[in-house]
Amino acid sequence: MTAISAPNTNPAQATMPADWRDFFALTKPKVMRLVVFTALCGLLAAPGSIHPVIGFTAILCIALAAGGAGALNQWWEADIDAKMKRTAGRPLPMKALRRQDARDFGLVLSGFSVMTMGLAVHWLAAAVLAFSVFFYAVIYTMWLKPRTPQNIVIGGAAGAFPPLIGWIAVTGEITLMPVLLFAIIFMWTPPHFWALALWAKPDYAAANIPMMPNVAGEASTRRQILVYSALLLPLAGTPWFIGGTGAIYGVSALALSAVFLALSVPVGTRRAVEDDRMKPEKRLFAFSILYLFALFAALVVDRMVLA
Ligand code: HEM
Ligand SMILES: CC(C)=CCC/C(C)=C/CC/C(C)=C/COP(=O)(O)OP(=O)(O)O
Repeated sequence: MTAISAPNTNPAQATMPADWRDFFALTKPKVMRLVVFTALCGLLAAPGSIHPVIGFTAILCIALAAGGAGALNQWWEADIDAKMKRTAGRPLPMKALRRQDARDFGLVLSGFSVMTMGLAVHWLAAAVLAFSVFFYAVIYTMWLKPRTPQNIVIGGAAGAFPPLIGWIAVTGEITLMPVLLFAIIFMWTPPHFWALALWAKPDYAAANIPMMPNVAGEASTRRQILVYSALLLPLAGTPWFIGGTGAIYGVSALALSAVFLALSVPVGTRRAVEDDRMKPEKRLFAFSILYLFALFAALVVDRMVLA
């Protein structure tokens, strides 16, 4: 195993004055919308109540920590991002800001949000928040991503923590229901990402990142997408099966997961063709995002109706 080496930090990198938009882009705002939404749903679906100001603070802390983790990810991966078409326009490859400023921004955001979560909301929520930043920035970004095609299977856990943290902010404890919410996102992540990785294969090859399609090949990745999507269906229904939710969630979860599985079948069973525009893969990726938004929304609606 190779040691984790510090990235090159050349102080003369930034060629233009940075503005707030560059810092904002470091937080990966588009991806983080869904992260924050799942956290909010975890908070709203938890039993018990939380003062609205404390609840708002908890969600703000999760958003800031997730943004901080995104900045640390981009600080570490500036060289890699420069090699991939999809990421070459980010602020660091564009030299819109200095690399060490991205690192400091990420550290300050993460540190501030964890401390605020602990002081204002709950120390268990703060501890899990700190762990999720560490998991994404260190375990996933620095350690697993450059080393193993299982990187996102294990590293995907980082993105599964937010609803658990939202839940803990209300209840102060970890019980089966929030662990199930964690497990659902954990199982969802491989089909979400590998659908994209299938068409972004040349990018990852250029950056020398061992994503599943590049290492195990397309056929194996496609089969694995199908397996995770098939496992997701009963898992997503489990909160209902064990009586943790009502039928609004249960029926929505099963219907959404059936569509997810149906969209995975053409991806899982097809062979790549010449001049392939990867339509089924793009459709599955797009639906994966809608799926998680709708699933977590159903959880909250279900809880509001039952309450
Ligand atoms: C290790 C786990 C994950 C990996 C490797 C991954 C990877 C990606 C990548 C590469 C994109 C393309 C976006 C871009 O170009 O910046 C993307 C998009 C997206 N991801 Fe993920 N993702 C993961 C987990 C998650 C999680 C946990 C969530 C939310 C709960 C999420 C939500 C989204 C959303 C909302 C988009 C669409 C962003 C847009 O509108 O452009 N992802 N993901
Ligand atoms: C509270 C907290 C810390 C939440 C973190 C949420 C989290 C880990 C989300 C993961 C989503 C994400 C941006 C994956 C991108 O993978 P990548 O970095 O490999 O993608 P890239 O190639 O676009 O940089």
